[in-house]
Amino acid sequence: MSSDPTSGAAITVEGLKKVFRIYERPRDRILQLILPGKRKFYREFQALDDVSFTVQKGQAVGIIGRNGSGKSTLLQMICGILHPTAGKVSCSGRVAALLELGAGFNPDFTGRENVYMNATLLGLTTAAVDERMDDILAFAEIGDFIDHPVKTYSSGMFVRLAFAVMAHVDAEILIIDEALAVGDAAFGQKCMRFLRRFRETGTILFVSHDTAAVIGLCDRAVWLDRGKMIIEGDAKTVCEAYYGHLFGGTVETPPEKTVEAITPSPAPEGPRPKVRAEDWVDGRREWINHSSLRNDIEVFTFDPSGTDFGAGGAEIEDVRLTDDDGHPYAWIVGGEPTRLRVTVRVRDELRSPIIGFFVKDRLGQTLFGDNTFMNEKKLSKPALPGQILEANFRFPMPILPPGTYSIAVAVADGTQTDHVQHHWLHDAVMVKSHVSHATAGLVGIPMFEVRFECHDPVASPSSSMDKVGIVD
Ligand SMILES: Nc1ncnc2c1ncn2[C@@H]1O[C@H](COP(=O)(O)OP(=O)(O)OP(=O)(O)O)[C@@H](O)[C@H]1O
Repeated sequence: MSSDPTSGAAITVEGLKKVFRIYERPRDRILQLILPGKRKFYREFQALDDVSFTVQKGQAVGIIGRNGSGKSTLLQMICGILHPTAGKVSCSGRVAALLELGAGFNPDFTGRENVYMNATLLGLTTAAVDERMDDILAFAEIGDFIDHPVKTYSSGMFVRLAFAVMAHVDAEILIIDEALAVGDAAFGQKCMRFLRRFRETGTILFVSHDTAAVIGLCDRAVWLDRGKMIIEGDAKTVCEAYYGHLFGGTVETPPEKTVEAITPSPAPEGPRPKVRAEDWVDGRREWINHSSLRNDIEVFTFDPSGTDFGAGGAEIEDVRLTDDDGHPYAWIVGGEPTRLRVTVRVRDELRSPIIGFFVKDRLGQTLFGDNTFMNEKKLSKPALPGQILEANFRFPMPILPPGTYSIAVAVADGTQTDHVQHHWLHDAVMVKSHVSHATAGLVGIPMFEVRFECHDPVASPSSSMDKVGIVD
């Protein structure tokens, strides 16, 4: 009976150790060669110390740790680029790796020649590369540069081409070192979409400093610190422990909360207080916006040429972020009321059109989004060919941690749960947050009020309360 190819270990790392020899002066290296055994002309540095873990087939595992913790050394040994001082590594399956910019590329060859060289090294025949070349070029999106020597490439172009090759060689195991961070946001999202699809069947080992990226992509994670494995386990638990450690706290793994263990709080009695959207402002807005922490968000114009799909019964013609008077924003300050206007041209009759949007971070994680389904359910108006649909969403822009974000927009026909997508446009509008007081978390939300008080335990609360700082 043959064994199931999707079960068993894809990567096994056992007792892995790497000791580098560090020579203070170049001549010490020569002295060591000519006078072996006399004395040591080097000092030893242990970059990896007794690391063991297994990646099962079909798993995505993240490797996290501070700079110099041994992540790259580990990946290089898994890929056979470095030899371990002790221990064993074994991989079962075809491996493609993105470890270092430009690695495996000949700088004097053109991009196209490098595609042939790399893809054939990874096991494709020349005929198979010929067949896939158009897809590789479409993925890389580097245009005519494909026929220029790669020594003229920017680092972003290198990543695009290297990733495109890796995505088309039928690898079973992908090993990726941070390289995604070098590309721009739209390409980073394309890579993440590819990785999410790939992980449905393949195995991924992904090194990153970015715990959000690891939690978003990986099932499990390994935390390395000064060459030692601190813990290995469920990605969220390991990343939270690592994060806690980075900020100096002691780390305890909380018991898992089950839904049954959560007691719902009773619904408040009486009518709810009315809050106008205009009141939803951060109580500290004035001084934050007059400080260097103002959340300045640059807005780029609509780009209809991004990756898209759909049945074609409607086409997204325009997407813009505007103020309340409809003037397009070039910059938004986080927390400000914002309108997102989506214009769609109807090509075939749509019985119940819905227009929606998603705001995503550079890793393609959806931060928030909404759609017109609730309105359309009430109106339930069909749209006829040639008509123009316009959806307007008005919301306070959240406070975005620095980084690049994209807005994906879609038009569909049907209900929220059962519909045909007619046009889905990734990266329709890009925005870039330059500065923010929200640096942790996916988004910051306006704090209507922040109170910080000091109570004296002996005196009565009203007389002893020392208001250290209040924002109303
Ligand atoms: N060839 C080498 N010779 C000597 N020391 C090395 C060598 N390669 C790496 N090191 C050292 O080994 C340690 C681990 O390096 P490694 O690059 O694996 O860390 P890392 O976790 O990938 O770091 P980063 O996140 O900064 O990329 C570092 O202290 C590094 O200086």
